[in-house]
Amino acid sequence: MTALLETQGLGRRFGGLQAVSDVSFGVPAGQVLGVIGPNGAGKSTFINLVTGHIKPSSGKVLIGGKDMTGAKPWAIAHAGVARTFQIVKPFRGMTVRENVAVGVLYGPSHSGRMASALERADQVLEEVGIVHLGGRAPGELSVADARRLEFAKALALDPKLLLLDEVMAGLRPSEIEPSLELILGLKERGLTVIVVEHVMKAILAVSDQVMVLHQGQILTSGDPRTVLSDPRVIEAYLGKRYADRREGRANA
Ligand SMILES: Nc1ncnc2c1ncn2[C@@H]1O[C@H](COP(=O)(O)OP(=O)(O)OP(=O)(O)O)[C@@H](O)[C@H]1O
Repeated sequence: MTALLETQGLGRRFGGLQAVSDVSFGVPAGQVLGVIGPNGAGKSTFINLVTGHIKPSSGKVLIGGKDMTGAKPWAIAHAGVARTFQIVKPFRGMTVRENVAVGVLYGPSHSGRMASALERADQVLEEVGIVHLGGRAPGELSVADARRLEFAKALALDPKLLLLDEVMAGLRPSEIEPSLELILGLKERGLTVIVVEHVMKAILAVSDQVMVLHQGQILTSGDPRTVLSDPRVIEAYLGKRYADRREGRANA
């Protein structure tokens, strides 16, 4: 099966720092990939490389088998890739509904008519559960609802591949559950999703496979339960002493 997204030897240097190094990975269409790793591991840089927000220093990005290495963000969006940002960035002078409609207008298959864009915006807002807030200003939204708006803006582009950069950060457990259901619903209707997240419960609940980045490189990847119980992964997150103690207990 052709991967919807494939990276080959992808790398990015910032001066003397190798933020992402030699990442070769494929995500089959319709799968959810969880990307985890400690702070500074290179997760956001990986997303930025895939979406064209930064250019790679080495390697390739293929989308649907097509080489999109170094393409501009709008060209990658037109190839069917949408993303959320860690720091939410709504257009402040517009309502929630208008914010999403702008995304619809930028989508590859839209007619360009505002009335139908607003109609589609309402459908997307309904899907993420905040259609009742469509007339509000983005600044009035709670943290959880602002993240839903960010989600909606990405979905408005009608993507094949959706990259979610820590959409659950700072949410309460009761607010996380609807986000998980939303991601699983998107998967059900065939979307391919990459979820960058520190919330392990969320990673376990939605991922078909997990890739662990550490110091810019793939530490390991595979089935979520196996990966999350790998002593190297625990060590990368919590330090060697903790991993050794845990290993000792498991072998006792
Ligand atoms: N534009 C930049 N210029 C210089 N260094 C950068 C830049 N962007 C990221 N870095 C560095 O690259 C490394 C990887 O950062 P990145 O933000 O990709 O990590 P991350 O895994 O997303 O971390 P977090 O979980 O904290 O969001 C870090 O050391 C970071 O300081």
